[in-house]
Amino acid sequence: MNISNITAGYLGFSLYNINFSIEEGKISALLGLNGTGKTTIIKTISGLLKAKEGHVFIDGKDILTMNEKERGKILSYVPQRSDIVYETSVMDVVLMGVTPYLGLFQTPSMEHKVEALNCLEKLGIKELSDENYQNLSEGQKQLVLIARALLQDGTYMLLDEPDSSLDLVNKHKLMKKIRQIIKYNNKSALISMHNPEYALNYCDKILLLKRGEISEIDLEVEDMVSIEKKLIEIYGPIKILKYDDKYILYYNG
Ligand SMILES: Nc1ncnc2c1ncn2[C@@H]1O[C@H](COP(=O)(O)OP(=O)(O)OP(=O)(O)O)[C@@H](O)[C@H]1O
Repeated sequence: MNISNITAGYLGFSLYNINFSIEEGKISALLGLNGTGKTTIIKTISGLLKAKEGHVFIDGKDILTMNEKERGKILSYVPQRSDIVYETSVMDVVLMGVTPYLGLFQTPSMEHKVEALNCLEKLGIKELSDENYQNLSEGQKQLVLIARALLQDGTYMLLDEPDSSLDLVNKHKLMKKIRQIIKYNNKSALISMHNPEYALNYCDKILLLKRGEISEIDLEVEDMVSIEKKLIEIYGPIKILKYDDKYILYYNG
């Protein structure tokens, strides 16, 4: 996926000429301080926020010109916060994931329901399937929205801080699961997040957003000195260590 010269934003906030690519089979983390525009970028790529200029190309096709259903088969978007405000079951929320594949007046099949249960099981919340979605905790809601995205099965997963309400164990489980799914199915992901440690340990590439510009860290190629130097430009005095093949990052201010 090539994001080409995107200008996006709102009255009072704009990002200009954003360019980057998300490679097949790779997980890219989008990092940046509060208010720098991570959500703006993800919403624009997903088509939820109309780009003021620019294109998002996949195999030469501009996905911003596609209708919602076409785009839904390619992109699975997980919002930062749940936008569902009415009473509905967890199962029905997950089944929204098949909407791009249904014809007019067609409803989800038994097969879809079995697949929806599988997605809930992958995230360890199968037992919640009959619960009222509104009665769940924020972290549980977040996992349900991720299950919906898994069922939607887009080639590209766009996740906006998917771990923000999760406990420590679920944060790691989720990142591990996303990595497994992306690698096993040769999909791609763009995940905005705040903790660079998760980006270092679970992603292939980091996109750093600062003052409207994106710079990249290729985690498969760059050494720790180079990675640390680039992260310091965003976060200030941080230190990265490696222990047991895992990155550990601490703030040294
Ligand atoms: N609906 C909106 N209308 C107008 N301005 C908005 C709207 N949503 C966000 N903004 C502004 O756009 C800028 C970027 O916001 P955005 O949510 O993209 O940042 P972010 O990097 O995702 O932040 P955070 O890490 O805090 O979630 C902010 O200055 C914000 O005030």
